[in-house]
Amino acid sequence: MPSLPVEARTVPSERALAIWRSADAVCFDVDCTITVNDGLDLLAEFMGVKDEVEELTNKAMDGTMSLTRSLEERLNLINCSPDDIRRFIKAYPPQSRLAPGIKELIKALQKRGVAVYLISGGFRELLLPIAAYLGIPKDRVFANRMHWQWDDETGMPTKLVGFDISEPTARNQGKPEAIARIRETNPYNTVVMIGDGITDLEAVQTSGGADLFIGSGVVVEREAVVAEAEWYVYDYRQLVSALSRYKVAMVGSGAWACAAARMIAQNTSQDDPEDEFDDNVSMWVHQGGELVDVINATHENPAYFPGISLGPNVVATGSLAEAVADADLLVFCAPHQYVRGICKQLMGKVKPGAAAISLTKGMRVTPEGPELISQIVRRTLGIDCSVLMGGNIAEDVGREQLSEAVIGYSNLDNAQRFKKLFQRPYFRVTLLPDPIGAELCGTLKNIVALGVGMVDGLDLGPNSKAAVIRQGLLEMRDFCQALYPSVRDDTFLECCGVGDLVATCIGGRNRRVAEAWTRSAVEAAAAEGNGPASGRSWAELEAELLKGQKLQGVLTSNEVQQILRTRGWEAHYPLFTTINRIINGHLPPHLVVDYIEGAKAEIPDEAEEDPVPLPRRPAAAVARLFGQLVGGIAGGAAAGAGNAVSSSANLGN
Ligand SMILES: NC(=O)C1=CN([C@@H]2O[C@H](COP(=O)(O)OP(=O)(O)OC[C@H]3O[C@@H](n4cnc5c(N)ncnc54)[C@H](O)[C@@H]3O)[C@@H](O)[C@H]2O)C=CC1
Ligand SMILES: O=C(CO)COP(=O)(O)O
Repeated sequence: MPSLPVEARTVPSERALAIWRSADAVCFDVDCTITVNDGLDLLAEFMGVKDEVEELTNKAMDGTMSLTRSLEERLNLINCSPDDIRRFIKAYPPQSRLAPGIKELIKALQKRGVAVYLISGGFRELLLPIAAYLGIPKDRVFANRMHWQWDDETGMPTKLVGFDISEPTARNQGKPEAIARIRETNPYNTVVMIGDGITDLEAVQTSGGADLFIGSGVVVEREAVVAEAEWYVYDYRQLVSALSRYKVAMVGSGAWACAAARMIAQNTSQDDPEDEFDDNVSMWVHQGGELVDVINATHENPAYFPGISLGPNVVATGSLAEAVADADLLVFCAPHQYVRGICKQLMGKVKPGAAAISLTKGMRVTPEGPELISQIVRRTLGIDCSVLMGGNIAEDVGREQLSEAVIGYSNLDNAQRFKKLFQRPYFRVTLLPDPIGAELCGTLKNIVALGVGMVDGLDLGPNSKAAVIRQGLLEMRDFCQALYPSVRDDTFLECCGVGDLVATCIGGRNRRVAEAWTRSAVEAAAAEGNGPASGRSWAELEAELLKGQKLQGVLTSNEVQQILRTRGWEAHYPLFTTINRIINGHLPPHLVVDYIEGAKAEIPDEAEEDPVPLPRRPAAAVARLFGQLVGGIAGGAAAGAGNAVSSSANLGN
């Protein structure tokens, strides 16, 4: 390799970085893990023969004497007893001479599952306490062994008489040989050697040795090593921070996507050597163009999440492929109707081994049956997909008000990593091994929230609201368990169940738009008597009230109703069925609290066969029915409330 200035070598080449990040095993020369020489020099000083031994050490280091001969001569001079070694270890305990940052580096490597070895031309007898202190098992220590003269009477070792020359570390080229032995018994793809001497550098100069040598100047700088090392470091923190970190991509940029990206960005930017995540969070912005520039310049998304900073490390892009390129962790948070299209665009573009999590609430219905959003991600991209669900109104999370969420998972490792990614002091995350239950709860509660919005639009009170919520929870549970018997009862008591249901019924967009829609429908019916009611459409109100944000409940109601209809289950889900008939204009809103009647009502055939798009105003064919039913509330809220109170006798059936 051509000689480069040291400045250049302290910045790793892409090759070196890639090897370091993919290392399965890292071998350290012991000398660069401690500040005072591991072996014989210090022991020699302890035994009073420092200068003579140091001279022999240098001869071995600069290559003017063979390692074996230098070791033999040094041991002869030192001539210690086992007792001397015990006293020596007591005088120089490992913790008193660890190199700065080495413990953190080894811990970070081990945490990633990297096997750490010590390889040394020193002696096991002196090194094992250091290995133990660094958490390295004995069988990962490669070093020389002393030979002792044994006392015939006591059976105890008494005098040092030499060393075991069969150990690879007893001779030149010993380090690559030790690595070759390690590789013989372990299927490592990538092994890195870190050291400060010429004998360490040999690890990459011989076939079967290491794939990368990193020179260490943390304790001592040797010119010959500096000149030859592909990467040279003076601070182990550089190696910790260069360790591969999980890159995160946010697929979506609406209100919840922004609040979630903000939390993630707070976690990824922590200045902590154990931080597993790359600081930057890439965020895909569907609109692209100017909004991307504004987000990157101001760190705010004025269109969907105004007034709250996302953090400088959220990096927006209009290119979906660019957003996910290199991402190890994909967070899906787009309105549910778009996720399949997004996944189709992503096919073949996602990093192998990436893991996903879906924050989206909704489902897709095909002739074959329902498909959850996480299932779409898994099927189209071939990657694991957890879900994060809970009562999480985006703006409240953005204001850092206490919120709870569960991660529903099938792969525990991925779920734990995602928990680290999301967990904040104000955002409490727990793991739940019921991913389907969690995701379906998040999806179905949007229908119930429409019902609660209707109750508000009718100016009914908390009792009626509670009754709708209770019946809604019951139908949520029955529907989940009818489709997926593995869904647990307990899931409905979690924050993804009753928690999300309550939050959305109090403060969600579905509730809000449903209230406005109901008021408009009631007013229209009052004004038009028995003629066709012409309240405002869902699409109109969605656009006006949500300003680009998307309503999920109306689509979900239609999707769920398709399942109920095709399976003949409508009578078992009277609230879901009534809400669906109301939003499609087939029944008047006040029947939301008289859902038993609503589910029994005769609906014209054309309405029953309706497909699932966003509903429009009531068709003329059903307007008569609407007019008759609505007659009771044409007088206004008081009449509506009266009607509801008498109807509430049916609740709970
Ligand atoms: N907002 C909230 O408080 C919460 C929302 N959720 C769920 O998160 C999911 C995403 O919601 P938000 O982030 O709030 O989004 P949003 O409703 O605030 O914004 C709509 C998003 O859809 C994008 N979009 C519009 N047309 C598109 C298209 N053709 N293809 C792809 N994207 C398009 C817009 O750019 C925008 O980012 C939904 O399923 C929602 O139920 C879950 C918890 C809380
Ligand atoms: O899912 C939500 C809160 O957890 C938000 O619901 P909305 O879409 O009704 O606002």
